[in-house]
Amino acid sequence: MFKPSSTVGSFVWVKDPEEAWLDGEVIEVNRDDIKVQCTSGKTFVVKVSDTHPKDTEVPPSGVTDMTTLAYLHEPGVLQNLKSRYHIDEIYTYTGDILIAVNPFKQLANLYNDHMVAHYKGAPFGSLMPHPFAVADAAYRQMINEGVSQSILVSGESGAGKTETAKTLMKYLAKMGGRAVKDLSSRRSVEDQVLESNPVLEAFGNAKTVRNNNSSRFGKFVEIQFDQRGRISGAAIKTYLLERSRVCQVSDSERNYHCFYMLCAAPPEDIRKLKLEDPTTYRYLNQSRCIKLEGMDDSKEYIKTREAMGIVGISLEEQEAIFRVLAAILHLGNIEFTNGEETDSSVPKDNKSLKIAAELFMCDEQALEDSLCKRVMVTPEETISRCLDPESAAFSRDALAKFVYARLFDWIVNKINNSIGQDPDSKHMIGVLDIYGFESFKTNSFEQFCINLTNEKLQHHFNEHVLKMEQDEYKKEEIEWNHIEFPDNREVLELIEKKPGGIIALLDEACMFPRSTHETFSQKLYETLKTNKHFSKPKLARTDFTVCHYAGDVTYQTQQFLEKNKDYVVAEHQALLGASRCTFIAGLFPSLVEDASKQTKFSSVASQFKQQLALLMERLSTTEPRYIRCVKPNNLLKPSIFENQNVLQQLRCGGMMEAIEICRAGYPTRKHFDEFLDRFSVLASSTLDKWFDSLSSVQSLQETSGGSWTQGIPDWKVEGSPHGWADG
Ligand SMILES: Nc1ncnc2c1ncn2[C@@H]1O[C@H](COP(=O)(O)OP(=O)(O)OP(=O)(O)O)[C@@H](O)[C@H]1O
Repeated sequence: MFKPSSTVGSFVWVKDPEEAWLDGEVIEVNRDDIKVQCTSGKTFVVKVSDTHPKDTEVPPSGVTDMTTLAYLHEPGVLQNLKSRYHIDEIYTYTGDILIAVNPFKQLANLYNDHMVAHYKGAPFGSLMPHPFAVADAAYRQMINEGVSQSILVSGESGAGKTETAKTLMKYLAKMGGRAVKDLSSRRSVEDQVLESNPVLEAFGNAKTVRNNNSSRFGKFVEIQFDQRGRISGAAIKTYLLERSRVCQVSDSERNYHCFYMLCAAPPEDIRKLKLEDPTTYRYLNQSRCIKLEGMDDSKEYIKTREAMGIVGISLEEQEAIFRVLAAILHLGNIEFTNGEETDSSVPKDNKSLKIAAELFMCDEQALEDSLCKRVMVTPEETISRCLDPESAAFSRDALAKFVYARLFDWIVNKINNSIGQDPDSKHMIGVLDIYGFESFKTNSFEQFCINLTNEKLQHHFNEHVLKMEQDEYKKEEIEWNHIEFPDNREVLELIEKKPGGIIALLDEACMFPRSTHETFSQKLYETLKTNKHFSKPKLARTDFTVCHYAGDVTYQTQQFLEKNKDYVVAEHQALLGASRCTFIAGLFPSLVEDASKQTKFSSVASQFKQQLALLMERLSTTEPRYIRCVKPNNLLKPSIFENQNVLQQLRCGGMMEAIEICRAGYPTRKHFDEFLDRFSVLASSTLDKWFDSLSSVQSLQETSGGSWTQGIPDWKVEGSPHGWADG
């Protein structure tokens, strides 16, 4: 077929190692090789097959829906997003999918009440792309067709998921809120839904190198509606809180915001909780970052307390929560030294121990014992075993993480209980704000779980996009052949299969007392050596690589076993379960398991897998909508758009797959008028007598015998004049 990219004077995109793609003009053709003079000044000699044609008709400000681009390919998509980003048009559609590029600056009037009113009831696609439009479409479809909805917001850390999710919730709260608030009653459900955000952010967000306000957990908020479309309840489900951050903070990052807020609390609270400067606490001072630019911790403390009140956390409960946080900080300052017996330990000084015990409202000696000793129950006797200082420190950190995780779960439960579920609600809109695909220099258990989530969501996404395409063809009565689409089922099997998948092998290893990460890795290599999505990196002894849909990720297994064991140390449980503070004791209801068991193994990965299965099941009962957030640069600054970086995210977000699916079908969609504008020249003499555009197009197709496809790369007529497919 004739390709314009192989003629002198045509415009093309060529690959560039720095900029990803550069545009230019073909200045020489030599069989398959062409010489391209790029706009940037560079000259390339490349194979025709390595280029993409450039659509010279795209306006400089880009198009609002990328499926209207004449060429739906990587450089076209990238260029379109970039030109829009530079004029502060941060939202773009690809069909029903909204792509949101983080502006890293406040854009005036983009989310105000006027905009809410503007988008209310407007047909999807009739206004500029916006999360309000997505929320509105979901709300309308729920009301009109009685179908529950979900909006899945994804993207890498700092891409803007949480901000987008909040924008969606704000819109839904406006749509489903009551016109006049009943001021005499407790706070409205919609207020509580919105105010749950700052509370969860205080306890579940932290500054990381990628984002100053990074959510360290995944979240699915189900907003329930009554028959009249009013919000009648909500349920928040959280996923995989990063517990290790409580005790371990990398340099330039911070612990959870709530700890710094607490240290900036009013003096009477500080005195009561015996707090000092945040730099005195080991859990905070391991990183040199204490202050966060643009965040006033003392103001945030007050705001968080207010928000806690709105979501139904009583003053006494708030006091208890902050007391637990203070206790964790003091606990972290307990250091250990060798005790009198060999391999035993004692606290170096008793000050922190004493305050921690006081705040936990438990016995000081019992706290010390729970950190420095372990009780072994055998059929014959009960033996108390001492821990060396290193193990005692490990035990201290385990206690801190355990308490924090329970506290976080308590807060989520409390919010759920006080907002309340509506048992009569027939429909809901779920907003999913969950961590995107991660691939770092070193990847541990957390990345493994996060990437499993993304594989699952990707599977869901592919199936949905495919279905959407096919529905569109049905609606338009277009003949179509089976579309081959990317399928990641095999990778999911590699991870989840029972027995023999990575999680099953990990659980097996965790149950053998003598397993190490080395034996676990060996087992993986032996069992999975023939799996084409699994490999052992050449020089590594214990790493493994999974070929994910978004690229290969090599995982370091060193801490996999430890992190997968979700055991509760019986001594910690007993200690806090006996606290004189009913709030604390309530966080640790007594274990029902066999008391003779020291610890009960439960696998984090398997629990997470189950949670994900439930989430997917829930999503499958809804009509999904997707928002892909993109982080344009790693400096977290406005006006910088890094091509390679953005492309990588589009790949990870499955956008390239979505585009591939579109390309496999009929990627180029033109209205009859647009089509005639472009091609009527091919048969102008025969067209005059036709009046309507459909007939004109049909005539054009018949008289030209498809010759109009020349001049358009890879296009062909597929039965009906409505669609054209990429060959
Ligand atoms: N629409 C927006 N307008 C202005 N600033 C934004 C917008 N979206 C995101 N930002 C900025 O980017 C920061 C990071 O966004 P956000 O916290 O939503 O990212 P995230 O994808 O949820 O990250 P993580 O996965 O780490 O939680 C925000 O704190 C805010 O400064």
